[in-house]
Amino acid sequence: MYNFDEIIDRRHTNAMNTDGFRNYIFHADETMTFPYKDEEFIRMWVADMEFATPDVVIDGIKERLEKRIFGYTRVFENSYYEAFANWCMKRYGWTFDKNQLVMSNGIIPALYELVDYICKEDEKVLFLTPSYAYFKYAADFNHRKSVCSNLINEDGYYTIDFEDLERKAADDKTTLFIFCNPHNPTGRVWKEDELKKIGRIIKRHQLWVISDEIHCDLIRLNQTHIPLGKIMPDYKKLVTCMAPSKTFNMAGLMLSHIIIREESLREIWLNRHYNFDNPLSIAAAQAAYEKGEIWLEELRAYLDENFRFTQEYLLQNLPKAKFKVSEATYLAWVDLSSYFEKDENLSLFFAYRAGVLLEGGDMFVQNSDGFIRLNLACPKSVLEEGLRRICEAVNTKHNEDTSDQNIN
Ligand SMILES: Cc1ncc(COP(=O)(O)O)c(C/N=C2\CONC2=O)c1O
Repeated sequence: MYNFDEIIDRRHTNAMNTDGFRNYIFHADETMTFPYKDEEFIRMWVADMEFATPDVVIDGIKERLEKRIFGYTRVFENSYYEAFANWCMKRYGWTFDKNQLVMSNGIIPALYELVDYICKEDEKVLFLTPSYAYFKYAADFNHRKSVCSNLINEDGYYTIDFEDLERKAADDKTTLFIFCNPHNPTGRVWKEDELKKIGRIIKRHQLWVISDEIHCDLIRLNQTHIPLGKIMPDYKKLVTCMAPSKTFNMAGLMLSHIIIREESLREIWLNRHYNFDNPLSIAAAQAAYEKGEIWLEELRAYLDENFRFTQEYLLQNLPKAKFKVSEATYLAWVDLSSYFEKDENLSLFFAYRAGVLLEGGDMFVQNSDGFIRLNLACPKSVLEEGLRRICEAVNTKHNEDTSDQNIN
């Protein structure tokens, strides 16, 4: 029913994806040049999708446009809460009280605020690594120390080092655990037994926990997401973050759900946060949750095929690469450490040598050397060209390195 093969021109839309890469990836300005024109790059970096936002979302926005007044707005209508709460109940068998729901323009700004509200100045923020860098930035911005617990890489499948995590959680100065569920960039969907172990550690050490579940709708067809709130139904010091932004490719509409159980923290949020929202974003999100399921299921099937294709392509063309299909997200986490030195700037290599924009291991805090992260949420034809260029560039380099070794 939906055409995910369609290539949509995103130029001149002020998109980070097309216009923000020099600054975000390379900390450079527009003067940075490459042997490719901007429009010649295959863009596999920032986590938004090359697919049209669902028609039902666009129709929801159009319907609100026809009301023609866009004054100060926040979520008052019960129908909005019911749309999102019903979505959570239907898909995850979990929901929450309406009064626990607050809105944020994004999960990143929510993390920045919550670290400040939760952690005292000499307290620390704990998270699993490799990690989405903004977990560290949220601590840095608030001058709180970060404590990292490295995941264990068992031949491409990542597991939690519970002994290490418990040891770090036991530090009285570590008061907040930012938990990525599902996990970016490894793509893990944490299973019930893992979540129960996490829950016991959190409870034993009375940690505050922010469960960032932004990727929870984008899981492989054979996977099931379990909200941490379902594992810890009575734990008050839990904040759950979810959003339609990743699921329905509407991150630019800047609307996220922050579910705060603890009343005192919620009060701080409501007193200090700017509690107004964009009326078009509210309409878009409500339409997505009420009518977006068919689109989402077709998207998930398309993404599963892109992952299958990627695994097959890498096996055939880059035999020393290690890659396991992500259980969640549309992000492929590929181990190229057999081809590169530990300190190689992989983003720079692939931008110059392949015309592919991607995020390299050094962008995920630690425990990520030699890895690249590929955004597979694009038409298959684009994915195939990106993989072709990546494999050609790596194999050419490998041959150059081998011939250099033979000469020396
Ligand atoms: C775990 C996680 N939390 C929060 C966010 C951002 O939430 P927002 O502020 O947009 O509501 C992202 C987006 N991840 C991105 C965005 O680009 N590259 C990534 O890895 C994410 O992966």
